[in-house]
Parts: sequence; structure tokens; C-alpha cells
Amino acid sequence: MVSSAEGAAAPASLLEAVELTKRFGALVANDHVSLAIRAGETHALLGENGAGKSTLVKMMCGLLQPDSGELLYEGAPIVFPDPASSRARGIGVVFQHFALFDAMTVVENVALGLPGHEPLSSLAARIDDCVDRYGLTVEPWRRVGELSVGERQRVEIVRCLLGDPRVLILDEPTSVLTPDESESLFRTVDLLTGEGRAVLFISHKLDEVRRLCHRATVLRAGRFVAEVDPKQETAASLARLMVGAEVPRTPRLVTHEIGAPRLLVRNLNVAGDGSRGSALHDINLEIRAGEIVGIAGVAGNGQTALFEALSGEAPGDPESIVIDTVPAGGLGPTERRALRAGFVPEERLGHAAAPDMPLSDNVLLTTHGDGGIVSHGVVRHSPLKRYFQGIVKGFDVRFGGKDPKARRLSGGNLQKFVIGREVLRDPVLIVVDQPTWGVDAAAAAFIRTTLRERAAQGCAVLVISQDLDELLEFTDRIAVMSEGRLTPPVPVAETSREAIGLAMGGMHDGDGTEGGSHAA
Ligand SMILES: Nc1ncnc2c1ncn2[C@@H]1O[C@H](COP(=O)(O)OP(=O)(O)OP(=O)(O)O)[C@@H](O)[C@H]1O
Repeated sequence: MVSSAEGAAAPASLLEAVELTKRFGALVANDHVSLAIRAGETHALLGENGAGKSTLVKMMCGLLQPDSGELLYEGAPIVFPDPASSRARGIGVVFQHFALFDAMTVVENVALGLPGHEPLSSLAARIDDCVDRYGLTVEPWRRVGELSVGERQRVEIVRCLLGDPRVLILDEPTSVLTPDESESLFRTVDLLTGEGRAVLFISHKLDEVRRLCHRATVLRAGRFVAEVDPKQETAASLARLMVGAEVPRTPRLVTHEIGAPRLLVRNLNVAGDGSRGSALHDINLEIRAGEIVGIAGVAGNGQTALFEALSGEAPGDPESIVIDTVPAGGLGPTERRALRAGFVPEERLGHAAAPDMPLSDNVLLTTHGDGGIVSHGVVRHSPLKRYFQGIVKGFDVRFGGKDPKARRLSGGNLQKFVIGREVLRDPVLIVVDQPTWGVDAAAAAFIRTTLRERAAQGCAVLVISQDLDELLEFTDRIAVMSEGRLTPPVPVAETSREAIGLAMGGMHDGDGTEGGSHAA
């Protein structure tokens, strides 16, 4: 690994935050926070969900103005009145939530973020060059609406790199990447720092921070806690700094009764319309009460189509999906929810939650059909408030104000909110796509434990995740999705990373044959 910051005298700071403070009403999101990013180094910014990391980054790129404190660029005070001015000085940011237009192609989206009117064909050639150089897979002429979240993130990264940044800020870049994709991103980051650029790297994955980063700044509840050399720390000691206490681990699997099938998928076929990645070919799956089944696979292999078929966003043959003995394949999402099914899509802002609606209205989006909260078309405010408070307290959702818009929540807190909203409906089946994307270690452990508890109470849980460690840690059986086909789920104890990796590439362990789909 290139580590240009090691062994040399400390290089000068490229970009420095000095005592930055930012308040949102009564909430102090950043309280006199300082941080210096040096040329040639990868600097980690760590902290629990809501610790203030994104707020700090937004002030460093002109998206937010600090209430007090200042920024220094190459040692001299600077004010970025807007993101364009920071971009012009070579500061590129890739945020957790992407700013891409679905209806436009990759190259059109990239063109929007660049000054001037470069012809699309020449820009597409530059994208190809950048992709080759940094090992990121991005196809310039694909429509963004067709891309998985991981692919969209790579588009954002390429868009930044084309601006030739001196400082690249990556806000949780690996949360939606597979291990291989993360490795190739790390090589990109090493290349960039080797060229004398600086990278600010926000991540909840402490092992990768220890491997990749030269220094780490830790925030807790909006305050600077420490600056450390992550290579001298353990993941546990970093987590302790972030939380201020020991971080709980997910309990091992508890044994419990496996009951009747809650979800049956029979010969599910979905034609590829070119907008949802792979088509689905003859998917068969059974999940019983008390079971957690994981679906591993590289994004873009049909997971989105499967989620939409299961949730009712793309209804099809009634007999292809059975929820608790009821043929449900032809039903829409609300009717499936009436069968006590719950769904958590991958993209929390825009799909799971409406960004500009207050949280309490976002509660209604999935609970309005449940009775209790809405009766005869009228919202009953006391039950709604109780339900809302139940999510906030039960899932430790932290935010400023009483009932903010969803977009005002930090990424991890919004994830806890959408999970809590579904779990508290007491579902018999819950389908979760990327359950812990962007949540800190403690919250991730809490979410996995909660899903295990649901299973122990008789719920069938289906988890779609690109995080193989997560699936190996807390599911009972794992299936693999590849090119729209699903392998039969196998018990976790009877599989291995290698076997799953082979199946992700469309092969079965040992036999070298194409992966097909089989009845579970
Ligand atoms: N525009 C805003 N209005 C009101 N509150 C806000 C706003 N932006 C952020 N906050 C609040 O400031 C706090 C810090 O949020 P921030 O997004 O900086 O956290 P974070 O460390 O990036 O968290 P995560 O790891 O979950 O992304 C949170 O409590 C959040 O709800």
C-alpha cells in the first residue's frame, strides 16, 4: 500500500477547520471542532451516528456556513460561500445521498456538475479513462435510473475525480460496496494520496479505517474527542473513543422454534425491462417463522427486482409469492402490509422516507393501512404520536427539534427510524435491503439483534445485503443472487466465504458449473 504520509516530516495542511461551531436551533451539531487534512494523507473522520461528521464536511465545502470558527486553505483563511467556490479550489465531496437524475445518463449527470460545455462524447471518453485508471466500473451511456446504489456511488466518485480535486472527501464510500469493490477503491485512494492529494474518509468500518488511514479524528456528540493514529488502535479502542463506553456485540444465534412457512416464492420470473438490472429467472425460496435468510450478491444482479416483486411495488403472478398461506404475488404494497408484511428498501432517503415530509408523516407512509393510527380515513393523532415516540425511544433515533423533515436526520439515524417503523408494526414477514448501511457499530449490532428477536418471536426475516460478514454473523441460511438467479439457501454453518464468493460469480463450489436456481 502506498503510504506517502508515513516516515516523512508532517506535510503542511491543505485544508483546516479551526474551532468550527454549528447550531441547528438548540442542537449544537459541531462545538468548536478542529481538524487538519494534510497533502498525501488519508484522514479518517469517526463518530457515532449523529456525532456531527456530515455537518463538519458540509462546512468544509461551503454547503453550510459555520456560526463561528474559520477555515484555512494552505494556511490562509478562506470562506466558501457555496459548494461551487470550494470545488473551484479543488475540494471534491461524495456524499452519502447522491445528487443524480435518474432519467439522465451517467455522462449527462457528470456534465451537469462540470463547468463549460464539453461535448458528451469527449466527456464519455474522459470517464472511460478515469474508470480505467482507478479501476471503477462505470458505463457512461447507461441511464442512472438503471443503476444500483453501489453503481451510483461510483458515478459520484468519478464525477469528483474528473474535477481533479486536491482534497477528496468521501462520506461512507464503502458502505454499499462489495469487499472487492472496496479493495479497488482503497487502491484508488492510495493512488490519489500518492499523487499528493488529501483524502478525508468517513466510515463506520473501523477495520478498513485502520488499514487505510494515516490519522483519525474522532467526534462524539458534536465535540472533538481525539486525534489518533488508527494503525496504533484496535477497532474496539476506536469504538470506545467514539461511544465513550464499551460497544455491545451482536449475541450469537439463539436457538428457537422454526415454524410454518411465512414466505413462499415459487417459480418467480420477472422480465428484464432494462431499468432494474437483471431480470429474475425462476426464483424459488421458502422462509419459515423463526428464520433469517440472507441473500448475498453483487449489486445489480436482480436484488432490486426481487425486492420490488416481494414488496408489491412490481406485482405479478398471484401464485408466485405466498405470504402466510395467502397468494400475494398480485397484491400491491399496502395489501401485502395488511398481511403483516414489512419492507425496508435499500435507499432510505427518497424510497423508504419522503425527504421533505416530517418524520411523523413518514410514519404514516407505511402504517396508514394498519388500523390503529388511521381510522375511516382520519389520522388519529394520539396513537400516531405514541407510535412515533416508540420508534424514537426504542431505536434511539437522535435528531434536533420535535418532528424534523426526514432529510434533516443524519444518515444512520434515518436508517434506525425506517427499521423501527417496520419492526414496531409487529410483522410476520420482514424483508430488509441493506439493513445497516451507514449505521455505526453499536446501532448495527442493535438492528441485527432486533431482527433476531423478531425471528425468535416467529417472524420470517429476509435480509438482502452486500455485506458478507453481516450475513455470516446473523442469518441462519444464505442464498446467493447472480444474474437474476438464486442459489438454494444453505445453512451458515455449512458454507464458507469462498463458496459464497464462487456462487456470486455464477459458479458452484467445486463443480465449476453455472449457478442455476433450484427449489429451496
Ligand atoms: N439541516 C439540519 N437541520 C436540523 N438538524 C440537523 C441538520 N443537519 C444535521 N442535523 C442534526 O445534526 C446532528 C449531526 O448530524 P450529522 O449528519 O452531522 O451526523 P453524522 O455524524 O454525519 O451522522 P451519520 O453517521 O448518521 O451520518 C444530528 O442530530 C442531525 O439530526
